[in-house]
Amino acid sequence: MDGIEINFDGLIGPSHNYAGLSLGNVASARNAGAVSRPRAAALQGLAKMRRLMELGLPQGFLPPPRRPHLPTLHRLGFGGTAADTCAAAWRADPGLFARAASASAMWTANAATVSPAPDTADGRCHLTVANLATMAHRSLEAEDTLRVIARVFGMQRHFAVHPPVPASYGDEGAANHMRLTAGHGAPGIELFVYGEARPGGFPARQDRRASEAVARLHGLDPARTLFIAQSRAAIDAGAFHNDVVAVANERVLLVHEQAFADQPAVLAEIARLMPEAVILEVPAAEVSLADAIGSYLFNSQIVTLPTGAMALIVPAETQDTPAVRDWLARSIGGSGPIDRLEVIDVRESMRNGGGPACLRLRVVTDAVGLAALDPAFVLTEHRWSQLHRLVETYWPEAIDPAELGHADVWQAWGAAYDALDAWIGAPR
Ligand SMILES: NCCC[C@H](NC(=O)CCC(=O)O)C(=O)O
Repeated sequence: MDGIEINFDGLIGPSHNYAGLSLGNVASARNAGAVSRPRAAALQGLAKMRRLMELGLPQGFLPPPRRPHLPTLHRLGFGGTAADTCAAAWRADPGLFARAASASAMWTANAATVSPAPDTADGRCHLTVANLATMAHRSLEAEDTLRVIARVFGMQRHFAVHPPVPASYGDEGAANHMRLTAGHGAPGIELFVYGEARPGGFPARQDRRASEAVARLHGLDPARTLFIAQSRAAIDAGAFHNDVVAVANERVLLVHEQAFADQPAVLAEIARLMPEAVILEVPAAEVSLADAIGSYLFNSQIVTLPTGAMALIVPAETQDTPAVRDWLARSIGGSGPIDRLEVIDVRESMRNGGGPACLRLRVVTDAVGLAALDPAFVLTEHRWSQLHRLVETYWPEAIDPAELGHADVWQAWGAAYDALDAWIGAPR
């Protein structure tokens, strides 16, 4: 199969704010209460999408679901009109309202886990929507995500879409999943990374049983599937997802030395299953876990360019951290497997703990599968410009989380969703 990767970035929603909702996510906690800039945030995300398009890569987007999530507020006993519901929820419990208002669906690496066709028993690309059950604000995403994923990947000859696994087993999607392969279109090995929390430590969000269920649902070959425990040191340092300490593309694995519980055994097993794998292990002596997590070095995108060269798309924060900047200067280009560096600015998302890799869901398909995607969610230059204009027109400039529940704040979001829906066409 002629494998082609397309990234679906989450369009950052108009309700983007800093409510400090994610325990174990140090950036989210540090910026709690700060004033956010939704318009700038969404434009930063669009600029990243544009950069990948300029590099010659296909690019899609997933729209922000409507917030606040009224069905949740209704289930919690707030009723009446939308205005009554929001006013009552905000009055009763601002923290609860903030959970219903979060724009966290922007981080589409947590939308689903994807197994490309060459790895699955029935030869289709399988997607399982993540339940995101561990964090209250993120658990609200699954319903809308399932709907939009089912629409984008509706062609069942090429794609199989699975609903989330039961919420008793936390699943955070592709952020805890990696694939190594000789080339996108060749069979690969799939690596599922799960967490086991330390009593009193930060929560582990990916349950091993959820990962095992996803592998079963996708029809993966057990001999080519690894289940890997995340190291507790990484979780406790703030690596709430594996994609904060490791990233893979084709035959390349970039990983921090302290990512996994039994790292030597994992790396040996990878080398056994895939001798051509190139493992770039970053020693803690060169980049500490704290620097890795502070800069989001590993929350980068590694992409294969049309020329076959690889680029590493890193957040600007990597350039502010001397140990990380120096490691990049030494390691990218030259004789290494990654040929060039692209530094991008997604600072608004970063302040909530979401880097370049968090903002995208990667899907490997082929030319026929690509043509089968719903074109409403695939970007061309023209559609990108239209989306850009829409964001400039409708997204609010700033949000103070202390004013989240004020009617004029969330009513402005409604106008933005309406404009976006009208542009996408048909209800989603
Ligand atoms: N993959 C990156 C996910 C970041 C996300 N942050 C948040 O939800 C922060 C939201 C807030 O605090 O308002 C999370 O922790 O799941």
